[in-house]
Amino acid sequence: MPYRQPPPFPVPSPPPSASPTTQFHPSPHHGAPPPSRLLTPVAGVLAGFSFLLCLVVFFRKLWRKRTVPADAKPPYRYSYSVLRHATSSFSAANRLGQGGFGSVYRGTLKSGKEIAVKVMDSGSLQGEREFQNELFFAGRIDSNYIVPVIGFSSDRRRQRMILVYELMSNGNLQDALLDRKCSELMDWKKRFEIAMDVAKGIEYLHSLDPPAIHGDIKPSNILLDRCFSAKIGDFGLAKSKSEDQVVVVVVDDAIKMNGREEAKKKELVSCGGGAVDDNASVVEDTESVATGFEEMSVNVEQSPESFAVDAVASSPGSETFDRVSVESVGGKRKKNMVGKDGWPRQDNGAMEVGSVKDYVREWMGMELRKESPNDHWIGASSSGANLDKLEKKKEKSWKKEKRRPAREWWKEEFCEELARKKKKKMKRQKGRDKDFGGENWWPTDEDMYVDRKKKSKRSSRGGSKGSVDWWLDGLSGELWRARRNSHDSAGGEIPKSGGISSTPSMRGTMCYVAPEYGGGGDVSEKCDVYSFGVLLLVVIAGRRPLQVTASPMAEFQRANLISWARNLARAGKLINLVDQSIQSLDREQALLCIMVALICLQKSPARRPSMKEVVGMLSGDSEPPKLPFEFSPSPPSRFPFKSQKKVRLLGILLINLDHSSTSSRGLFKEASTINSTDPDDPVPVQI
Ligand SMILES: Nc1ncnc2c1ncn2[C@@H]1O[C@H](COP(=O)(O)OP(=O)(O)OP(=O)(O)O)[C@@H](O)[C@H]1O
Repeated sequence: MPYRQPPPFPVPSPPPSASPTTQFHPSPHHGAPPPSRLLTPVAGVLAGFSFLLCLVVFFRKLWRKRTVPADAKPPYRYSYSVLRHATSSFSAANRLGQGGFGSVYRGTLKSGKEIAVKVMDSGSLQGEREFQNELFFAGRIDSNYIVPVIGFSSDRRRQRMILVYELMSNGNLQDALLDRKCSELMDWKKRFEIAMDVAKGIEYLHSLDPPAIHGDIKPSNILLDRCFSAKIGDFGLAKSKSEDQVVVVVVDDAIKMNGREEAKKKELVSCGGGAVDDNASVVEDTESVATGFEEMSVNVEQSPESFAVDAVASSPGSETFDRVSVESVGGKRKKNMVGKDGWPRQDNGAMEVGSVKDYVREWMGMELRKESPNDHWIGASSSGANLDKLEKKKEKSWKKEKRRPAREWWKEEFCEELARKKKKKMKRQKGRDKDFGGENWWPTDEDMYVDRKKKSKRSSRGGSKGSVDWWLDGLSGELWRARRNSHDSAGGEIPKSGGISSTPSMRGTMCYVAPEYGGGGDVSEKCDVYSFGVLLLVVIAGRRPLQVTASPMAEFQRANLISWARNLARAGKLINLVDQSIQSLDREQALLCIMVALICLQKSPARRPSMKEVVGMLSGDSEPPKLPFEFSPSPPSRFPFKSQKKVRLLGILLINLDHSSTSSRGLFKEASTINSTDPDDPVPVQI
């Protein structure tokens, strides 16, 4: 039987894909990928993400650089938190001072730069205006004689408006010279340098195109740096000469925060083509968004008033543009807030308006009460009841006086003058003591008149005004008293002794404001010239323009610095005006300064020199000033016959009173020409 070989055992062929390793050494991680396989994609993703991030940062920087104008300069925008941090949360210990519309704090930025931070009062129209004004002028001004505004912060929703200045470590001139009496300022050379610095600063402002008018030149607005060099600050009331429109402009952060839709609802403003550009600036130090430092350059070439409503002209499509919104461009809503002269009107009752005369009288009374609590030099003899009566009577007559129109005022003054002589005689006969009213004593017109008459024997040119006006020379205009007083007190009270010079007002500060400006006249560079004249006298005399020192009635002759200087000029004793505590005095230079001041203080703006001329005279580059004829020591008598003067005055009064078309202002002018003690007034025609 044949052997049949069994068929071969079928060997399963290995699957083509299976490797021997897999086949015989199965992996312990069976079913999961090995770590090396995981790392690769994660690394890839990370690398991609980093690359993208780098790209974003790179393009962001590149884009920023491209949009930054090469000549970008302050003011920069700061975030609120940066400023809060810099000032230790606006702590009282860091408070440098209080202005009419906000407090100023000392601060230090992360970079170590020292700053002064002014936090404007919220909700005040005038505060808003001042804020905007400061920023506008900061964009135009670049001078060593002006306090640099380096930045700002604003948040409209929270009504926050903050200005950042370079810190002037020696504070303001008023404080340093009159209160702290810094020894550095007792040197004549330093005082003269300060006067020159201020003059040059104003000259610079007037040389701009269009000229800038500061409008509030006074010692508290002159700040002193580390070396006591003077710089002009506070442009809240400044104006560009060409301004003819008034709008209220506020930097509006809300637009950015609330997105495009809301932004479109707002009116946008172009600022000289550049707009207020959030991102278009170079930061002085590289604090980034993360540090809270935002950058901004306000490229403002036009005044806020002349900002045309140029909707969407400032690239509204750009995400990063911040804007300036106009709240009222001739709109009805706020029309009534803007005066004819371009200044906003009373703001929520924050301002009081009244005549300078009333205000000064009020202040004088306070001063006198302070100086003479026991009336030791007044010779009071009245009983308490009498005093009350007298006081009430005075109050009544004052209220009446305020209501009276100007023409009635003059008529009554004239009649009073005639009556006074009679009374004087009667008083002498009775041999009565003057009744000044004890604790509530007040110098009546009559008392002042009698006193003046006595003096007029000594000085034949004492003037003929029959009231307290005789020493109110140089103080004129309407006074706007703010709710708060910058240095002296809160609540619109009368300032501390001598503090009358610091009354914030919407038209400058009393004693410093030019007569035509305070009275609602045209604003011009000559207003600054006048204010500089007062400041110059203050710097030389080392005292306030209106100041009563502890001495009797005769001291009133010197109470008004301006009229005292005029009288000294007539008497040929100008040097008496110079502060006794000045060391190393240059007499010639001091006399030159006083003469320059006097010609700046002429009532007629046209007769005042320009600031360029003032700088020329002070520096000795041009001819020294010639005082007006009226200041010569022995001018001819104005009125040969007193009675004729009165006849003429009466004639003019009657003519004017009958002439219905004559305005009270015109009448005032004409009457004052006849009845004036002011050397700047035109010399009346003699009859
Ligand atoms: N850059 C600054 N450096 C140092 N101190 C400053 C600076 N700016 C202002 N001050 C201080 O703060 C005070 C208040 O300043 P602000 O400009 O608000 O008011 P003002 O000019 O004194 O008063 P007003 O509002 O009546 O004009 C100044 O008097 C000054 O002492």
